[in-house]
Amino acid sequence: MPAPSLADALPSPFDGVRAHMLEEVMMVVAAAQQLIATLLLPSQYTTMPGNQGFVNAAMKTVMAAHVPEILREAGPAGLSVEDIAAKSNMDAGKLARLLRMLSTYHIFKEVSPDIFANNRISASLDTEKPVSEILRDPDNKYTATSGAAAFTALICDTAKAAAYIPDTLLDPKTARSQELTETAFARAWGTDEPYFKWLHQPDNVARRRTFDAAMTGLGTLGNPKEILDGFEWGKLPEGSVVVDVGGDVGTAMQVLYDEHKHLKYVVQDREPVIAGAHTFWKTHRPEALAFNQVTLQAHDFFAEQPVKNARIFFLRAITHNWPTPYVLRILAQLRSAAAPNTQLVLAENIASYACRASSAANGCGLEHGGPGAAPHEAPEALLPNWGLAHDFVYTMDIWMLLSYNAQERTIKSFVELLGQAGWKLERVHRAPGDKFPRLVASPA
Ligand SMILES: C[S@@+](CC[C@H](N)C(=O)[O-])C[C@H]1O[C@@H](n2cnc3c(N)ncnc32)[C@H](O)[C@@H]1O
Repeated sequence: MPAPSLADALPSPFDGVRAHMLEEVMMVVAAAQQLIATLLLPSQYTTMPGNQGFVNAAMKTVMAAHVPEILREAGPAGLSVEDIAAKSNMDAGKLARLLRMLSTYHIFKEVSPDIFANNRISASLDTEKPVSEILRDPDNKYTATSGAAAFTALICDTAKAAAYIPDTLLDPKTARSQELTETAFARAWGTDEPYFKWLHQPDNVARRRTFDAAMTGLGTLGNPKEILDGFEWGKLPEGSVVVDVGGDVGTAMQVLYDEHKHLKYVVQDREPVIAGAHTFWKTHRPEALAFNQVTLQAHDFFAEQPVKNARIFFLRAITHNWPTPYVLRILAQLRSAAAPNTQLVLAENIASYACRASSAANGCGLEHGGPGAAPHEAPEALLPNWGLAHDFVYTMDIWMLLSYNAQERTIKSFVELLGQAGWKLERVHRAPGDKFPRLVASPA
């Protein structure tokens, strides 16, 4: 197979097989980053995180100016920066500098002086919609797309709040806060509302729709079927009830439903989300609602849990959205509603330490989580947590911090958290490349 090219805007055949050689890819990426850190002057290397702020700002600007879409319509020969700037109402000289810096980071390609084209990476920022359609309805630019570009747009937007992390963490008034309103995000935008309330303000319509599309994009980054592994769903008795708490429209339950028809499913979320869930199931699996195999239920997970006969409470990407005192309230409601045989399955990112698991001093021991708790480490000489090849969990962690005072957790903090809410962690399942490893707990 030819090596994937950074010059073409077309997908590479490599994209199709990449998932089957994930470990080799991760090894090369981690090693490449380690070589950069080794070979640059330390003082050069430390300027790189600062530079990434500039890259981020450039990317946000060109995406807001629809440059990836303009360049798709221009084709592989590219377009002069004057023509791109005319279409996006920008200064050509300034736009050229943004595009040249991004091309230096392999995002876009300068085909000849001041002529730019998409490459494989900038093409991933493309919504694939006609520019005319985007200009007609800019609030819905990312609606009904794969969500991949929306996810990057959301990250770029979030970077503004990231700039306020030092002010927030060094101010004694907010340094130790576990409140949803005392965050870098609130400081950046001058709001005293929690993130999601702010997001639903009328002047944030475009941002909210980008967020919704980005969540779809997030789902496509990993393997949505990974939840089938790590728990023996097939061995649960006929008619066992699985409750997806904060399940959004129920995409996780759809995967389980397709595979395990002997179970009954309840998808719970906030009222407006459940309204959308009805449309989702009626469109994709109408028979599931008709035969009462799937129930959709508006429920606030801070209130008393109405399902008292659950065999499984399933939560995916929920605990990472909330500061610890709030997560304890959610888990305690589930514990109060649990029967002796109820199990809790959390599908969450797990933050590995940046040291070897054998280093007891860093608390990375099997004793904290049982089988599966040990992370799949990179071989010696590389950082055990795979460095840049696995930075997603750490960048998400800081994202959760700045938006909600929330966090991604280590196994050790999951054990403590679950213990405080009356649950005992029994086992952990994480396979290489898993997006949301599964943690299985029982009433303590
Ligand atoms: C990150 S999403 C995860 C969605 C889903 N579990 C998944 O993995 O696709 C968080 C979900 O929590 C829901 N949520 C937020 N606050 C809630 C509350 N108080 N009660 C119930 N659900 C809530 C949101 O509506 C959203 O669907």
